[in-house]
Amino acid sequence: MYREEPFTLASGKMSHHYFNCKKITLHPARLSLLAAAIRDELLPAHGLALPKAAGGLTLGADPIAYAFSLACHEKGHLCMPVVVRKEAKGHGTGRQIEGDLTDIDEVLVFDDVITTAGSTLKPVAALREAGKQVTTAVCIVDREEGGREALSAEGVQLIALFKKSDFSSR
Ligand SMILES: O=P(O)(O)OC[C@H]1O[C@H](OP(=O)(O)OP(=O)(O)O)[C@H](O)[C@@H]1O
Ligand SMILES: O=C(O)c1cc(=O)[nH]c(=O)[nH]1
Repeated sequence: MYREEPFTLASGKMSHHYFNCKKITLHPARLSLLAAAIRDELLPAHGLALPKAAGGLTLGADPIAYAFSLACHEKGHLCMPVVVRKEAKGHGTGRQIEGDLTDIDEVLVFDDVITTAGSTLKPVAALREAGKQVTTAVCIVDREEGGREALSAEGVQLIALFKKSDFSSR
């Protein structure tokens, strides 16, 4: 989406372009196709096996994690969905990470869009703090604004379905 009046992004950056991936992740047919593409094409193309757990920062990653978990279930593979809250709950369990990660060493991290990767690095840090390995992040759109490099600096490879330059040279 292009707008003359710039959008304010999660990082505080301003941009005339905005990729609203909720149009994919909050639409059943599109979300289902996305999950199958990650399962059948994206991960195999990078030599990656189906993970035992996958998810990321709420809200962007949540529908992807649920749909991917169900897509794995269809193939008889157990992949636990993981939700990482922006902050730990201030009541109840006080948890920041939701999902049963018993006996799971590694978590695949999702995001819908990556700009600076500041949002993606939050669940990476929380999961590592909880003793889990994170080596790979998968997103729908990489805006090519430093996110890949920021993740790489933390030892996380980024696999993107699309790049901003696939759509526009501006
Ligand atoms: O790479 P970054 O610079 O961190 O920007 C990308 C993040 O921005 C959006 O999240 P937003 O904070 O708008 O939240 P939402 O997904 O919960 O709506 C998007 O879902 C990514 O998580
Ligand atoms: O950086 C962001 O906040 C951002 C950019 C974008 O194109 N789409 C989005 O949902 N968030």
